[in-house]
Amino acid sequence: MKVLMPYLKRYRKDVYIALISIVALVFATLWQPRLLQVVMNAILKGDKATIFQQGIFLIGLAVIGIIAGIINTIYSARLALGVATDLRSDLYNQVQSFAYADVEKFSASNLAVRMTNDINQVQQIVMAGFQQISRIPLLFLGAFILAMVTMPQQWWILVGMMIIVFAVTWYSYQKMSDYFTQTQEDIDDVNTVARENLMGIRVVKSFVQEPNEISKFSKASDRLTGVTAKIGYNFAILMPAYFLTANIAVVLSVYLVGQNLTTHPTYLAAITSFISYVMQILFAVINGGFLMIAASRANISLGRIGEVLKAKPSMTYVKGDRGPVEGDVEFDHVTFTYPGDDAPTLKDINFKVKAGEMIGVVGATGSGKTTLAQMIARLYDPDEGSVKVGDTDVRQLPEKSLLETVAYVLQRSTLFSGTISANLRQVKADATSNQMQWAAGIAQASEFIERLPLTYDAPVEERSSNFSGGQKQRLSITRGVIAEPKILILDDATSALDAKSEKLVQEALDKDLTKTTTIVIAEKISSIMRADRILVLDDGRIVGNGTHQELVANNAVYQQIYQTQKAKEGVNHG
Ligand SMILES: Nc1ncnc2c1ncn2[C@@H]1O[C@H](COP(=O)(O)OP(=O)(O)OP(=O)(O)O)[C@@H](O)[C@H]1O
Repeated sequence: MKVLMPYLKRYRKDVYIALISIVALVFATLWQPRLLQVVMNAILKGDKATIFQQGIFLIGLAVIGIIAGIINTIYSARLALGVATDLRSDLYNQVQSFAYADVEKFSASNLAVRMTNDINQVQQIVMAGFQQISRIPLLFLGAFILAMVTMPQQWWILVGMMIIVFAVTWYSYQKMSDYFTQTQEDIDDVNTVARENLMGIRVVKSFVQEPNEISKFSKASDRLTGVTAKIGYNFAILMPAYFLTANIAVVLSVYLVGQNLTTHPTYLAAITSFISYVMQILFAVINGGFLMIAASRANISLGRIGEVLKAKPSMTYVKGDRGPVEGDVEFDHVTFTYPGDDAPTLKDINFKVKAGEMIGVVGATGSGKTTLAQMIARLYDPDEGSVKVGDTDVRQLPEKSLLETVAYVLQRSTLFSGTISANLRQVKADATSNQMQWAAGIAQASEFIERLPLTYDAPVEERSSNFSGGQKQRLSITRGVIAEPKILILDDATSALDAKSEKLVQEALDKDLTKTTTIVIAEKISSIMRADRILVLDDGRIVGNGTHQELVANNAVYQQIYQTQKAKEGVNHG
């Protein structure tokens, strides 16, 4: 609720109108049986003047009720929509301010559920809330008091009915509240499974994993169905229990009134009115129940939204814009452990790179190469030591300066749906077509782009599904180099290129980006052999730092990787 308040305050006028209209609606609803009672008594007495006059009032009251209902629905809907829109955009902005580690902590699919499903729950409760929340207690209390006034001698029937209704409600909701929390968790699971499956659909198909995936999805979906069905069963018992109680109350009061009707003929009109109030009380209780369910679900959703809104980004940047800094890189006793891991992934890493150098990074899988590269782009901060770029600790660099200095190209970089040029302009807003051609030339992408009917304006589909793996990598490298970064990190970024194209990319980088520091992470030693220096990583430590010749001559880890690869090549070629 605390999360919601500031948002409701922004729509004060809508809140007031919705509340006033609901009071008018409740008044009209409550007063109708009362007037009906007067009209019935007049009919029994044959008092035509009263029948006519009160009949007009009755119609007037119904019209007031209808108009108030319409106004309330319009303003509640406006309010709900406004609050949901504001919450969604605040949530989105907050997620944008998150560090990479924060997104990983929540998980992308979980954040997506919070931005869609959870916001929808809140929108529904705000809408229902302003239609019902004030209506339910008013209607309940009003109907109770008026029923008492109408037939005071039957107070004990009303009180008895209330006690049973509350006892049944309390018992069921106690049981159900756990199910609501469970439902939300199960929705998350279903989303995660569906998302993973659809994102990896190629792998699923190629490894004929459909049956496995279907069974995974069915399990998650069955859990959701199971818990939703349990809520349904509770309701299935709850509703008849309410109606049974109300009907017993009605039958009992009709029976008692029937005994005295000859002596008290006005009881006939009074009992009609009394029954209407009993039904209104029941209506309030049932709607109150539904609202409680929606409210407890929305409360869980609000909690989840609040958690994201309150989360402090784990990384902040200094303000300002220094422009790009020089391309020197220095790791000074850097140690880093991933959040939640026990052992460090990088251990006391020390090295220096001069601007313009080409550095290769090799090591067994899992040795920490990507982690090391991510520290330069400041996706994570070290636990100990410092990472310096252009002689400045990256933690002291404004975000924009760092982005202008470092371009990080991954093995599977994301291209955004739109066009090729739009993707390139995300990095360099004013990129001309000459500059695009120049960058594509380096990445060996010009040839296939220029064969596309729309060349640089060719569409990029969602998840760049209209390009092959090699084409995607070439486009990612094009995007990486277009702004002529001071530091270019290629993290296995040429793995889908054939040896000839890879060589051409490297030669073009040497020729056109002479001032750029290039850090190449590669599985194959052949990709980094010609580097000025090669760093050898082993289990998070640097165990070698030298040229290919030096390392081949005196570094055991490097020799082993080199020999294994040479043997494989021999087998492949042989
Ligand atoms: N986000 C993460 N959270 C926790 N541990 C991680 C995370 N990313 C990587 N690791 C762990 O850190 C270690 C180093 O991973 P990293 O990706 O840096 O290795 P790598 O040398 O680049 O491997 P590869 O050559 O297979 O890409 C691995 O043991 C990995 O399990």
